[in-house]
Amino acid sequence: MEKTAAALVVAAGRGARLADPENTQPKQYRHIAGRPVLSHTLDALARHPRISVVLTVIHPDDVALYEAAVEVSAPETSAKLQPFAYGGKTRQQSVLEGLKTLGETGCDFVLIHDAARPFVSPVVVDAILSSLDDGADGVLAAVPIADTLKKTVAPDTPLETIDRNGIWAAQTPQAFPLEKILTAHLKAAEEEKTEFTDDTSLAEWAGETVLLSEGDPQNFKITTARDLKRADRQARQYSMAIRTSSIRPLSELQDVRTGIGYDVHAFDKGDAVILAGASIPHTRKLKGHSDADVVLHAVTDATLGAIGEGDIGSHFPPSDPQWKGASSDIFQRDALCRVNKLGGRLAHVDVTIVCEEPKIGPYRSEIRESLARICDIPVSRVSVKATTSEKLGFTGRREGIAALASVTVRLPFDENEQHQDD
Ligand SMILES: Nc1ccn([C@@H]2O[C@H](COP(=O)(O)OP(=O)(O)OP(=O)(O)O)[C@@H](O)[C@H]2O)c(=O)n1
Ligand SMILES: C[C@](O)(CO)[C@H](O)COP(=O)(O)O
Repeated sequence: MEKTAAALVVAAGRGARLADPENTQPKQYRHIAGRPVLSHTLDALARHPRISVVLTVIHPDDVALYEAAVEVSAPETSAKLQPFAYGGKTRQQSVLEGLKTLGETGCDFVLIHDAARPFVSPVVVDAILSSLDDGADGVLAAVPIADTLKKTVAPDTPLETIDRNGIWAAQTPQAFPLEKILTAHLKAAEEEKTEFTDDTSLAEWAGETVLLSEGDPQNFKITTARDLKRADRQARQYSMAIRTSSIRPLSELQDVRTGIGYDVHAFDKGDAVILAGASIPHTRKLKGHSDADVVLHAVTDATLGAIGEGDIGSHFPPSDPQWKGASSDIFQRDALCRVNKLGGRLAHVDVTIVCEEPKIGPYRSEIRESLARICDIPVSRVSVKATTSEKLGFTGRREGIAALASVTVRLPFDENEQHQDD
């Protein structure tokens, strides 16, 4: 019989190395591609078919942040998620708390994973599980070191070059038979061995043989502010693949809904306007609290309208300083997550841009492709049209740009839904 596997996600750290005076949230709750790092990590693990249980260990101060992250995770993640456990002062203590809780689930294997590594792939998990299936006591995802290694005791003392042959950088997941690693952790706690920064070093100390498994350079840990920026870029590129692997085919989604959206922004001094994430050169820019992307704002309102979840202002109030200068694809990706959470998909977007200037024709393809990328749908399901208002009104007077959007969403048919005429 196939052995069962649980994922233990450690998320109780404070992220001191990512000190950001403007945002003091721990790194696992900072947003990448419009949602918390932790929600990406949980989805990445939960979508693996062999992982049937996911437990997160959190800091007592982070309950609200944790709940918000779970809220925007995929529906299948919630189905596998256990009630959270509280972590400890060190990573080692947090893992032990999680293992104790998981001990009660009776799972055969546990994959211990950093919340701060949101890009763990199914390929990495497959390889680890196959090694455990073959009887390994412990398996470590790791990548070879690409750079020449140097050692020095202080910056002004002579350098020593270290032979990098056989040297690997440890990642997570680090996976074990659950009972074995729980016993090893309890033994370390009992003997007050508290210095382990990862679980395979603890397992080695306990006398277990740990095997290497090919990790993935993309599965990096967010440690510094620079890592967070890199993760944001990477998550935006990944979002299509991640969603596609966990969503239902459009043909199965029979409940078709439509939403409309409308937005206006005035011109200001500048040299480009942002339309659906594309920067269009112009003699002026659009004025707004965020990047004033009038097209994305209309599309986001239409998406929210289709699922009856308010409007852009109710989720991202202009009074909130964190959205100042924000790139508006964040808003649309958040609306898409809400559609995904209902088990649905966005099926079509139609936009009309109303302005005398800039001329949209030369940039129509660029705007359409950018909108398709942000909405995670093929370009053939996106339409971008433009018109003038015949020199009438504020658009006619070249005071700004208006955009109208219509979005079609397909949802699973809910047979239990009550209709008034039923
Ligand atoms: N007491 C702790 C410390 C760390 N972690 C988790 O362990 C993972 C890897 O640790 P690290 O990158 O060192 O995270 P932090 O301790 O948060 O970061 P820093 O060392 O910069 O404070 C993170 O997902 C972190 O949340 C934890 O659950 N409990
Ligand atoms: C577990 C880990 O992510 C493996 O690389 C790492 O050891 C966490 O601790 P660190 O202090 O950030 O190295």
